[in-house]
Parts: sequence; structure tokens; C-alpha cells
Amino acid sequence: MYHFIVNPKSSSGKGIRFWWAVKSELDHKNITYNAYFTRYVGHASEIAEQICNKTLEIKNIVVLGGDGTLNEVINGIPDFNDVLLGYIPSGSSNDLARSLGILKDPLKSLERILKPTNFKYLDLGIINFIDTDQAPRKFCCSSGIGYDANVCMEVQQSPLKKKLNRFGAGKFIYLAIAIKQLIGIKHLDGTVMVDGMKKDTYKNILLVSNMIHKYEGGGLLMAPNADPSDGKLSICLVHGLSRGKIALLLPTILFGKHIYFKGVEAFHCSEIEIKASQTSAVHTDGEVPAVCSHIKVSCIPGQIRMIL
Ligand SMILES: Nc1ncnc2c1ncn2[C@@H]1O[C@H](COP(=O)(O)OP(=O)(O)OP(=O)(O)O)[C@@H](O)[C@H]1O
Repeated sequence: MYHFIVNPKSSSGKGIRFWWAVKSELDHKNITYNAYFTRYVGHASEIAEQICNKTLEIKNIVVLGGDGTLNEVINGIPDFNDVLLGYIPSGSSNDLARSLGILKDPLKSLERILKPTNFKYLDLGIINFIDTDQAPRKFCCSSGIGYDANVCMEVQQSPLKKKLNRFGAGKFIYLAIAIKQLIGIKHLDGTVMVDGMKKDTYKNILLVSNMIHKYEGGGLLMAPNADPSDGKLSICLVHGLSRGKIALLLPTILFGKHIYFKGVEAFHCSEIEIKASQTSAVHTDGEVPAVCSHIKVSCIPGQIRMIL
């Protein structure tokens, strides 16, 4: 039995269009399934939790949606040992699918799920928002504090994303807002601890990205050396750059070449703690659950069993 969790609104309606194609293939093949449609923010977590709590056997959960829906599902699963996860990307950024080479064509990705040949145990990220009451959140692709999270927050609030999604150009909104935010850029000062040891105290931190996979923000190669099964976070810490240098740096992220800039530190670790003296947006898989100044991020190796 397959449990499909579908965000019909992902990428301004691509989700429902993909679902009709998938449904007709499932019916044609006489495959038994349950389909659940998300209706509001947080609903995918509730659905995933209900599916997991219903039976003790292994659950085949297939997510049809974007990175945000996948993030919600991950946050609803109480025990990953009981779950086999499939993913049909229908979002506007699809960074996880891009990193894993999951096919964009819904029928081709469905075929792989129905006849699996390859599984992968993927690392899971957990973030604690230490100076807020917000509960910890899991993430499967990326999290970050600073500039990238501020961009995510504005993208989330922008009505333009929906309009651009209709033309298949939703991810360009990230680029447009990233350029716009250069003008009033907000830096952070703070101390960074890595695997329990103080790394340094920094002035003018632009961002700290804590990556499980290589991509974020709709195709930015933020962590070109990330391996989603190595049990480590791939960190990109950018600090001490003038606005002009940041403007030069941004396009190089598309090709993962930013890591060679002075002021960019790229390294791997199991845990990172950032204590800043100002608050900032914090994102998990492109959604912004908190605005705070003190976070602790850890990597749990090989938690998510995913069909590729
Ligand atoms: N029926 C719904 N109406 C409005 N929002 C929804 C609905 N169902 C889910 N959501 C919310 O929409 C958010 C974004 O959805 P999703 O990630 O699937 O699509 P996307 O934003 O187009 O893609 P991406 O995250 O890859 O950019 C989810 O995090 C979820 O909270």
C-alpha cells in the first residue's frame, strides 16, 4: 500500500496537474494507494504523523510537492525506521531532487518508486532555536541563518512567486530578491562553535548555511562538496565582505566557485552552534520557522531511507 501526500498548490498548481497524471497511471496499473491532499501550512506533517501512527508495519510514503512539503512530511514522521520514502518533485525550486538526480517527469519518478532499484540512507538535519520557544525542526536539504534566510522569508511573503510560478519561473524570484536585499544588507556579529569547540568570533557575518545536500534557493550550488550520506553538515560561512564583494560573489554561487573567495569558509562538521548579537531569519529547506539569534544545528547520519 502506498500513501501519497500531495500538495496540490505546489508551484501554483503544478502539484495537482502532476497528481492527475500519477493517479491515472496508478489506476491503470491497479495499484492500491491512499491519497491525502494538503490544505494548509503544517498539514503535511499532521498527515505523515497520522499515517505513521496507524500501523506498525513499514510505510511507503510518497511525497508529491516541493521542498517545503517534503520538509513538513519529514517533521511529521516520528520514527524513520518504519518508513520508505519516495519523492515526486512538483515544487518551484526542487533543490533536493536536483541534488539527488530525481527525475522531473512525474511518471518517470513514479516508475522508479513502483519498481525501486536503488535506495539511499540520507542524513537528517536538526535545528534548535535556543533563544525562542519554537520547537526544534528537522530538515532534509539545507538550513541557514542570515542573508539566505532573509531572502527565503521575503520570497515566502511575495505574491510575485505565485505569478512567476505560472510561467515556470518561480525560482527566479530568489535571484530578484537576493539582488534587492543587497541594498539594505543586514550583517551579524557572533561566535561560532564547531563540534563543541569555539571556532572564532566573527564580525559582519553575511550567512551561515548548514547543508546536507549541495543545492539551495532554486539551484544555487551552496555546498559543492556536500555528500548527503557522509553523516556531516557541509557548512558555508561568509563574513567580512563589502557590498561590492558580495555582489561579485553571488553569481559564483551558481557554479559553486564562491568557496574560493577570501571571506568564505567551507568545512564539514557534525554540529555547529551560532550565537549572534542580532536576530535574523532562519530557514529550514527554504521555509522560515523562526527569527532568532542563537541556533544549534546537528546532523543525524543515515536516517531517511529514500528510493532513488
Ligand atoms: N493547500 C495548500 N494551500 C496553501 N499552502 C499550502 C497548501 N498545502 C501546503 N501548503 C504550504 O505550501 C508550502 C510550499 O509548498 P511546496 O514546497 O510544496 O511548493 P513550492 O513552494 O512551490 O516549492 P519549493 O519549496 O520547491 O520552492 C508548504 O511548506 C506548505 O506549508
